[in-house]
Amino acid sequence: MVHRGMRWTDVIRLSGDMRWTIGRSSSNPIVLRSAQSSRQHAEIRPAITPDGPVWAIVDLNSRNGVQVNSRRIKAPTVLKEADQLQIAGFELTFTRNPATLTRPPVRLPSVPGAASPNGSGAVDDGATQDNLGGDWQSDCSDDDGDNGESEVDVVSQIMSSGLAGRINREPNPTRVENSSDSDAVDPLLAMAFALGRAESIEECGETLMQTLEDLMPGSTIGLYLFDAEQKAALLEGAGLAPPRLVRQPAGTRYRRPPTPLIQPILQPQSAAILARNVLGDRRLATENTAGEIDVESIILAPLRPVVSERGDEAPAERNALLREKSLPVGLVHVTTPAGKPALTANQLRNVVAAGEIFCQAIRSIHREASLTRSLKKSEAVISRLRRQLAGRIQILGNSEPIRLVQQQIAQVAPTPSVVLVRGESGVGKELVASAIHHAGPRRDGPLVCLNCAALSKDLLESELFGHEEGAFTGATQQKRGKFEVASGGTLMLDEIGEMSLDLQAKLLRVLEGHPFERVGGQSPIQTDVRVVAATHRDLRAMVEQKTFREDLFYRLNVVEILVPPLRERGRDVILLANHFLHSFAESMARGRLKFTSLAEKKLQRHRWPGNVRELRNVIERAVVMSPMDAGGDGNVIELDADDLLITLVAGPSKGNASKASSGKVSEADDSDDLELSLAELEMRHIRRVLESTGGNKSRASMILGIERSTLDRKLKKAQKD
Ligand SMILES: Nc1ncnc2c1ncn2[C@@H]1O[C@H](COP(=O)(O)OP(=O)(O)OP(=O)(O)O)[C@@H](O)[C@H]1O
Repeated sequence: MVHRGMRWTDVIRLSGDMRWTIGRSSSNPIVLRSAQSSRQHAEIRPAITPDGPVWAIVDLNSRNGVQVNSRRIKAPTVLKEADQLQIAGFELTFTRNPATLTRPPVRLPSVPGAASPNGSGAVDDGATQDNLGGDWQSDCSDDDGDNGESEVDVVSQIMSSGLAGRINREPNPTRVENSSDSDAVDPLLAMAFALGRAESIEECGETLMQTLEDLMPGSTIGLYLFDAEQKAALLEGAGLAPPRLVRQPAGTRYRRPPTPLIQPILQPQSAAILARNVLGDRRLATENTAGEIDVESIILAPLRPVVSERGDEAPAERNALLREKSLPVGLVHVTTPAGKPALTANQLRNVVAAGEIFCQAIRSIHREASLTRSLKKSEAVISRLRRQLAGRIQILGNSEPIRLVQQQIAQVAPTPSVVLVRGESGVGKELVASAIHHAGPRRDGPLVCLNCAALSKDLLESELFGHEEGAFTGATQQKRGKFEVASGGTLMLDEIGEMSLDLQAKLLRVLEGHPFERVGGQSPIQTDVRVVAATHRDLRAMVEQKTFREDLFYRLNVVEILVPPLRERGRDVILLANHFLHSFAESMARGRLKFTSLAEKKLQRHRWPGNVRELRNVIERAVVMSPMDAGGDGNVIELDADDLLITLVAGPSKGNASKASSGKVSEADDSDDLELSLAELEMRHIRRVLESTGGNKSRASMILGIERSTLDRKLKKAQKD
């Protein structure tokens, strides 16, 4: 094996009585393209010793000498298994063992005082060489001479790593190549382009085979691709399954490589090999039906994707990468029949390069397939969640006014009309908009909500219509507006009554089907959006006061849905309260909870200025404060009126505006608590919190938001009183 650096190696099979001269001249069977090499530098020749036939190396009076295991030889020297030769800057290894052929070359550390490659300072103490003039030391007698094929095999091997990028840039140091090889880059380029377009592994395989045929006309070619099962079987010593694809020119028949050659090539980091002069060698080729080995040369190349490590992978990820790197995903096997020209080292490099390009292509296809699979899974999950969501988005309630809302939703949802949803704060206007979206034909498109009250005029304009980069200070990049984002779906404009008159004009144009421009932009953008607007304001009154555009009002008010306040929904309060109770109890794992009749009475009597939002908060707080172990024994825990902390009313509402503005506690209606002083009410709450923490005062003081010392003080005071 002739190594050049760690990259690739040419190994030449020695056989017969021939003398294998090594040198710069291309008339040598082993050519070393180096100025350090003499024209005829050295010779490997067969010899007979008392222990049997051997191979020996002779320095042919070269200028720079020959070293065996880093010692310069002065006489013919018998070669032993794994001897390392240094000739003219090249490293050569002598081996009889085909299993070593696929291993990367191992460099010997240089021996102090050994000759340098250019021969200067050559030293030979003559102590370690077996040489033909001295006693025979037949170190090679234990080698595989049992089948009578003890000649050294000469094979080329290439480390398959990133070679594609360097293809045809490295000169071939050991052989004068066939001139037709110089065109090889064209089939490789053509293959790279074709693989870029390929959509299946089969297509990639056919492309690779076509390229290999072009690169090595007249050869038989087998392509093997291993799935996980085949890989495992192979590593356990099973034979090769039939090749995935085969090319056999007329008059030839493809035969699988022999098992001894397969095992080493399946090992981690194995290199591709080229064996020439194979005729009659059962270790390198499989016999034909007549029992003969009629093969001139072979190439066996593992297919292994080049995995570039980023260096920042987690250890597990790195190990997976290394495993992936070490196991071949397949094999390319090429043979030339006896009597035909042998395969060349350049062809070997081209096979390896083609294999690498092929591996990258199939990896992309695998990745794409796995991405498509996970995309499909995600889409299925999304549509399941959408269906679940649509099922959950139900406007709960059996009261007359809410039934009317449900009916209106069912009527408008399938249409493209603009809808105006009106109602007090927290009645469920956004829920209504969401129900319209999910019950309509746009349900698979986006639902985008924008609160017009939350933003300044300029920001709202840019949120609605987007902006171009540099449109204003801070517009560091282009941004799509909600009208673009919601395309194909629904845009809910909450608190539309708070929009400035300028923007109202711009909005009207879009609602009338005109295109719009992003802020600072010129290009018109057309969008396909259904608009649902919502407000707690009386837009009609605003129109009269000239604070809302009349034309926009009529454009928005195509269909109006008025969501009633909770206080007008009768028993719906209890229905909703129970709905929230069960869903919070479930999400907080609080077991089975129910309201006492007193609690229900309290819920029903309250005016609910904050509407459903307020009700939801009251129930959520009651569930949070309910005992942690509720339901552990399967018993139903009852929530009493005391557990429902209905607190300060913030903001006016029609029904209880007077109470709200006077800042009174909203449960002023709740006669149960009317007799209690604030101190008593506080102590009741403290006791309940303490109960819920199992008497843990530190946790109770945290929940209550007071210092532990304050809690102690209050408890002491209560005891005294
Ligand atoms: N009928 C209902 N069934 C179930 N939940 C409801 C119902 N109505 C309202 N809710 C709940 O009440 C809360 C407030 O609802 P939503 O945000 O839709 O009200 P809104 O009228 O849009 O409020 P705002 O005026 O503040 O925008 C939400 O948590 C919503 O899920």
